[in-house]
Parts: sequence; C-alpha cells; structure tokens
Amino acid sequence: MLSTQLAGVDNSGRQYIFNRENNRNENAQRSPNQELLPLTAGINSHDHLEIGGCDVTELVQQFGSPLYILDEESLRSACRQYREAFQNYYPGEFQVLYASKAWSCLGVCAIAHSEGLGIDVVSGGELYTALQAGVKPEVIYYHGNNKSVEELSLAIESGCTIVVDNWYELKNLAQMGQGGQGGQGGQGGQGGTRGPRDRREWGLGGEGGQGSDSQLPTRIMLRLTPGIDCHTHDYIRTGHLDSKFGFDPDQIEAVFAFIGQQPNLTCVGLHAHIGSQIFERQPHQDLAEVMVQWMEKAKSYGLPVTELNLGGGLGIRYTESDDPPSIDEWVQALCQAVKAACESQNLPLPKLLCEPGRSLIGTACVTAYTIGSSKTVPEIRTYVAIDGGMSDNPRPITYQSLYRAVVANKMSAPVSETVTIAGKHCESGDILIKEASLPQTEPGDILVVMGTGAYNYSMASNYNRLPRPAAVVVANQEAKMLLRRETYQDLIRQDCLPDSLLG
Ligand SMILES: Cc1ncc(COP(=O)(O)O)c(C=O)c1O
Ligand SMILES: N[C@@H](CCCC[NH3+])C(=O)O
Repeated sequence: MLSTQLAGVDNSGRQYIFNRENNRNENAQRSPNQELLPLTAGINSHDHLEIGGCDVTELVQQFGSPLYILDEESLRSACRQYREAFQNYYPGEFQVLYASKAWSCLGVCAIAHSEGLGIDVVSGGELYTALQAGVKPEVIYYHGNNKSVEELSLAIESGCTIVVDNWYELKNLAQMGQGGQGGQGGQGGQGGTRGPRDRREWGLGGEGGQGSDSQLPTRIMLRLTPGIDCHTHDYIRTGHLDSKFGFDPDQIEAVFAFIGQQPNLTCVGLHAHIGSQIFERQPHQDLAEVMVQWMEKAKSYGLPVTELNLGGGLGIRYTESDDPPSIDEWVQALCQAVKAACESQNLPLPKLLCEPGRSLIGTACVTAYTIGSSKTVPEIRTYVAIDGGMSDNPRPITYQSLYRAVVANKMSAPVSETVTIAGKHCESGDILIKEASLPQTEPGDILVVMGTGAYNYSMASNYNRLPRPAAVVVANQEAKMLLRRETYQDLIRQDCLPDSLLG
C-alpha cells in the first residue's frame, strides 16, 4: 500500500504521487478532499496502480477506455466524516446533503443516501434521478434560478423542499396552489403540469404525490445573495452581489412579507451558497453570521424558519500545492460560527444543513485513458494524446483547471519527461494537462488523471460524437458498473431523419 507522500518526483526520480505530508500519523483519519488519489489507492506486485483492490490496467481491459473509476470507500468515508463532524461540533439538528450536480447518477445518489445524506438537486432531471435512486423526498432540496412550472409542479408532487430563488418562481408557486396547477410560463405558455402519464413515469401516481399530502402547504426555503466574496474562479463564485442566484438583500424583507400572506407556502428556512473550490474558512464564518441575522428578521415577519443551509464549497486537492482544510476542520468552523451567531442574537440553534459536492466525490474518482499518438515540436513541447479529453473532462478548457496524472502500468518507473496531455477533439484548446511529469510513455500505456469525481461526468458531452465513457465503482477487489459506456447507436438515438431529407 502507498505511504503518505506528496505529488511530484522523488529523489530516485520515480513517480511520486501521494498524499498529504502532515498525515503521517497512521491512525489519523485521512480527509479524502486533502488527498490526490482515492483512499484505497496502492501499487500492486505488478507495479500497477490499484484502487479498491482492483488493478487499474485490468479494469481498462475489462471495461474499456476511457474509464471513470470511483472508489466507494473514499465516497463513503467523506460522507461519514461530514456527519461525524456535525455530531461532534453541533448540538442541534443537522442534515448533510450531497450536491448531486457534482455527479448525478443512480449509484452515487444511492451511496450518499445510504450514508444518511440527503440530496441537493437543481433540475427536473436531477430530481428524477434522486427519486429513482430511492432517496426520500423529505431529504431532497430543489435549487435552481429558473425552474419551469412543469418542474415546480413535479417537485410539489414529490414532496421535496423547494429552495426558491427569485420573485418569478415565488409568484408562480403562490399561484400554483395544490396539485401543481397554474403558474406562468409553463409548456407552450399555458402553465400547468405535463399530465398524469408523466407523473406515473416519475413514480408519483396519477393523483397527488408520493411524498406530499395535498392538505399541506409546500415547504420552501429562500435562497439569499449574501454579498460575501471568496477567492475562487469567477465562474464558480455565487454569493457575491452581482450573481444570477438568489434574492438580493434589498428585496428580502418584501419577500418575507409576501410569503407571510401565502397560505399554501410555508417557509422553513434560509439558504445561501457562496462558491466552489474554496480553501478559506472565513467566508463561510462570515456567511453564518449574516444568515443568522436574516433568520432573526424572518422570524420577526412571523415566518416559521427553523432551517439554515450554508451551501457547499469546500475545495479539494487537485495538485500538490492545493491545501484545503479537512472536512472536519471545515464543519467545525461552520458550526462554531453558527453557534456563536445564535448566542449573540439570542436565537435557538437552527437545523443546520450544508450541501457539499466536490469535497465528497472529487478525489474519490480517477479517469483512466489509453495513450495513443504523440508529436514533438522541437524545442517547444511534446504532445501525448489520450483517447478522451474535453468531452469527458471539460474543466481544464472551461476554468483552466489543473490536474495531475500517473502512468498506471509503470508506477515505479523513473520520471523522465514533461509532456502536454492532449485530448482527441478537433479543438486546439483540448489539453487536459499542460505540463505532466511522467515516465517515458508509449502507445498503450494507461494514463490515470486524478480528482475527476466532481463536475466531470456531470459536465461531459458528446462533442465530436464521442460516446461518454463507462464508470465503475470499486470496492473489496470488485468492480461494478455504475454507468454503461455509450454506444454509437446511443449517439444517434435521438436523431430524426425525415423521409423528405433522403435523396
Ligand atoms: C447551490 C449550490 N449548492 C452546492 C454546490 C456544491 O458546491 P461544491 O461542489 O463546491 O461543494 C453548488 C456548486 O457550487 C451550488 O451552486
Ligand atoms: N462546475 C464547476 C463548479 C460549479 C458548481 C456549481 N455551482 C466546476 O467544475 O468547478
């Protein structure tokens, strides 16, 4: 098994990849978000990378390439660490949600739910996935800045909590009443639902919802834009004032007053999310203080607010220089800030929620690719091409994100070159890693890119008509299919070819 080392090259020039220097205490709990590789990563007697006891090169032989490999233990451990930290630091009720936008599929939702997590969804599709995975609607929270009437209607019927983002949505919900009727801007501008056939498809039955009691008002929370800044990429900051999400501070009191008049809505709490891949703790501590003040104000309008959701955002280690706090440290900071703010306002502790995505699943997964062609531009660089790219990992081209990689079939080979890992798309910017330090590579080698669990599969596309790769979940030397590889038939499944187009 691997010891705890940093990424890079060791004294003997070998690939030298693993994990956090200050985790040298064998008994210390390793926080998955601080590791480069999944917790169960190791090197086996063939000098191959193994994860969950499975040889990565054998997984590629069996399931094909590229392949997402999810380590069940890392995901479960991250879920448990969140819950244990709340148990240790928060004397009130709490609920951890998995932000399924990071990777929404049946298997991942089912694992998170089985560890006691609820699910944050942001579209009808994510809601459908969570429900189909068996997640109880009581622990599903539905976000989004432009939910359609059709989506709202299905959400009401499912019985989940709706996190209301803006006036348009609030007024639609107020009009919709029970059973999802009414509202502006539904299909064809008519409003209303998609009809009973679709409700049955959702497992909601013909009448009423699986989780909703038609006599009860719809449970909502309000998303506020707290005006708190944090240091992360501009595209993934959401809590600053110039954000498309949430009610601005100057609207909030009018919103509270409006909700107080709506018999079919009950506002159970407030929500804010300030951004993603954050390494500082202070912004969330400031957020806690601001939000507790808004809780007090909501109560003064007679709203029965008892829940406070402070979003997600804890960062992960993509490269050796990333240094995020552990899950335990982050939760502790959050809980202490909420407790202190409540004490100073003389408020009872709210039910505290958070909704991490990346820090639960990001480092639990790697992507294995097969190396193919290469090209050396003298005195400039060597491109080494793999059989995937921006379609299975759009983060480098979208956010200039950095990744690290190893060659899974040559784990102890000396690092001898710095190359540029290129994808196979018809796009010059399709570069996964600009400078990768690797041993000598050759066609057929298996390149493993680390930290691909979050916002990879969920943001994957079929650009250039590449089928999406398969994903497996590994544990105890066994690999199980999580997502089947798309086929060429899948690629044309939605295509229509009207007769008139045929010559
Ligand atoms: C509303 C909301 N909640 C939760 C998350 C999850 O964030 P992260 O994956 O950084 O934990 C996001 C993404 O930024 C989000 O927009
Ligand atoms: N997709 C972003 C994170 C956005 C989170 C959702 N608000 C990323 O890959 O880093």
